[in-house]
Amino acid sequence: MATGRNHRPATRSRGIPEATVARLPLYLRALTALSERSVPTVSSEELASAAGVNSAKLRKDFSYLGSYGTRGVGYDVEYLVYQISRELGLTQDWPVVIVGIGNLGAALANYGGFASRGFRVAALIDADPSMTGRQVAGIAVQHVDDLESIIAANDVSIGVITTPGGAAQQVCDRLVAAGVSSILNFAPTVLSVPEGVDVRKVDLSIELQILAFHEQRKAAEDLSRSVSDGVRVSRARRGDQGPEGEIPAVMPA
Ligand SMILES: NC(=O)c1ccc[n+]([C@@H]2O[C@H](COP(=O)([O-])OP(=O)(O)OC[C@H]3O[C@@H](n4cnc5c(N)ncnc54)[C@H](O)[C@@H]3O)[C@@H](O)[C@H]2O)c1
Repeated sequence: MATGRNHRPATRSRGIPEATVARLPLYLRALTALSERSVPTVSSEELASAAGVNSAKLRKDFSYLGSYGTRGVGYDVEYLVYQISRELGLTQDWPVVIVGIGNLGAALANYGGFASRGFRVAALIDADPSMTGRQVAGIAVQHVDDLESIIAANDVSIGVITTPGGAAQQVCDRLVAAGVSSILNFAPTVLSVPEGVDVRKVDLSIELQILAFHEQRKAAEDLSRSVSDGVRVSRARRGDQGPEGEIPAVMPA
């Protein structure tokens, strides 16, 4: 099986928009669930709803893959799984290194979902000498002093950083100098990298903040609705003729 940094996904060369690339994993997840249930075909509407995407957008996205479906039948599930996997570069093996094997790094190393999606945890690296040689997820942790030779030996092109924030930039610099060209950063640090290196930052607290924003908006809407209902009920009891559905201004609590 092909491995390593010389094998980039096809998406770049064909100029598929980044927004489409970002939705491909959503389609793939929905399609994989259909495939597991042995569903042979799916309509764009069904798939769009399963992936949480608008169906016109889905059809446009699939047109970049050269996949148009069959009128009245829909899309062939297995073929789409193959097409999207190929587009994302998942039909080949991607060796991944995780640097910083504390709570998060160990949890990621133990996550079985990477392997089934084409990502093989090739090495685990930590700066703590007491960690060296310790087995995590069946892999012996290696010392950060050997980072460069570990990257070379495993032909790694994707690095995951789960060190404390203060160490992340230095780890990133070493990974890049050793030939890693894609980084998934969990540390609370904005990394600077040279051109040609891709960084994706994962920050669960930002996701929670976005959910908090939506929760707050829903609570304000509920409050506004219940006040409006209350006004209508009391008007009806008094026999008032106020305009139907009028909603009084509500100040947030
Ligand atoms: N993005 C998120 O949503 C999210 C969620 C949780 C934690 N985090 C971040 O992930 C990181 C790890 O969190 P944790 O709870 O696993 O911390 P942890 O302290 O349990 O683990 C950090 C590990 O990194 C190692 N380390 C330190 N410096 C290093 C270096 N220079 N090279 C290699 N290894 C080094 C330490 O020895 C330790 O084993 C932190 O930066 C934390 O803020 C992010």
